[in-house]
Amino acid sequence: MICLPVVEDNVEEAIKTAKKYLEIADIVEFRVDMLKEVSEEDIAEFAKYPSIITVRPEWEGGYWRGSDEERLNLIKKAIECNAKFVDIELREEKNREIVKFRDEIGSKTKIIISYHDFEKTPSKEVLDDIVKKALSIGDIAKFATMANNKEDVLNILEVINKYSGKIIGIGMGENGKLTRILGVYFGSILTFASYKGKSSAPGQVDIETLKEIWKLMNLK
Ligand SMILES: O=C1C[C@@](O)(C(=O)O)C[C@@H](O)[C@@H]1O
Repeated sequence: MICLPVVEDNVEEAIKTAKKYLEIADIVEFRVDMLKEVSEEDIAEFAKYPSIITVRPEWEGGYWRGSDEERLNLIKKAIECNAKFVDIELREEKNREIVKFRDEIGSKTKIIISYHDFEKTPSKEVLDDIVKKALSIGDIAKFATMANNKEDVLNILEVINKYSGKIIGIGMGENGKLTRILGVYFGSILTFASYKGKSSAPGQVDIETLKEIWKLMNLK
């Protein structure tokens, strides 16, 4: 699956972009933290599309400037509206509460527990512990770490392979591109791509280029 992140700063453009992206991608990610303004009604609209709803806090590399309470309420609204996925950080102390809320209301939303490191990729052992902990809380473990060398790439692909089908694993940066191309082959549920230079993280491969490579390698 290929996910295109929607990085617009207003809801009207975000929905327009999502519709355009869904003509070429399997799913979109609404980066709600990048919107100047957002309401629960907007979240209800986003949830109608095959999407990941993400409200990334500044302490995890995002742009959310509202309160924690508001942030978690928006995520809960997405869950109430049966969004396909929501993304909550492993470092979010209330992540278990959010999963409990989903279970209590019987929502169909799948919960991604995510971990980011914009400087480095931890050792394979540490990555494995992160994934294990994330899977003990939510439905899908996601990590996006800066890949600085070949060993990082190999470790990322090995951890993806070990947790195939329950993981989204990403190496960020130029060195990480191989993980964005091969990750799905090793069992990552999806990969994030860019669209005509629009991206939400370093190293995202343009979606048309990615599709060409996958076609060449019979990966899709
Ligand atoms: O966590 C991730 C992965 C990502 O950081 C990437 O490296 O493609 C892009 C983010 O938008 C998304 O929420």
